[in-house]
Amino acid sequence: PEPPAPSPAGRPGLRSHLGLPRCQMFEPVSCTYTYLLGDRESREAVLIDPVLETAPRDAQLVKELGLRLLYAVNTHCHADHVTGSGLLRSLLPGCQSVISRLSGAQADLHIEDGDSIRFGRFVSWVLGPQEEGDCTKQQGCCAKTLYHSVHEKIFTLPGDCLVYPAHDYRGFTVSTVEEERTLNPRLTLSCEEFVKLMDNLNLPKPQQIDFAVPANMRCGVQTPTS
Ligand SMILES: N[C@@H](CCC(=O)N[C@@H](CCS)C(=O)NCC(=O)O)C(=O)O
Ligand SMILES: [Fe+2]
Repeated sequence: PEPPAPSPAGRPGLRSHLGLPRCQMFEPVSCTYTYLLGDRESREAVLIDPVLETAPRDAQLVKELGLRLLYAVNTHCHADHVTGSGLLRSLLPGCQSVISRLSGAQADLHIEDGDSIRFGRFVSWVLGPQEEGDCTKQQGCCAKTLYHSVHEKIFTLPGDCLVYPAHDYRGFTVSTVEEERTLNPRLTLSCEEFVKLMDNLNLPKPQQIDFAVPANMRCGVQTPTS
């Protein structure tokens, strides 16, 4: 039988996306965006970068849309918020936590460069030579690797491919590969200039880093099975 149609009540943004249920959600303290992607036919879904405080909201949305969450994926071992992936495993049985093996963090599933995550008819995830996703110097990310990874993996995608941020502190919600390739003030630099700039950002320490990183090494709130 056909699974129940998602309830559109109060969610006009989702009603227009029933072909592929997808949703960009926001956590205002860390300015983190969490993304829900789902397959309308199989009802299988993935959640990218859930935050602990908003995990109950995300779980509720998954249920309302009649989706089955297969994976709660962390793009990296975040320093600025505690992940919601551990809590989501409890709230939505069958959901597995996922992170890059190179992060060293615990998870149900570790992924590496070239691995795919499948949900319904869709396949997602591109990883660089090291951990990619949303990554900064504050977590030991190598700027040179980041530069080459973005140029060789992201910038070889079609120009009109949409690019969604992991964070945005100025209110932007989406751009395109072409826009980033031609207008991003850092990514239009040479590799040498980019590395120099990133090595001299001197960002203040993220407020949650001292408890967020140790917690995120364990999926946020609980120890997963593997
Ligand atoms: N005030 C926030 C700052 C968190 C922070 O450092 N964010 C990074 C990205 C984290 S994945 C960032 O802002 N990078 C900016 C850049 O120019 O690269 C806090 O205390 O959490
Ligand atoms: Fe972050």
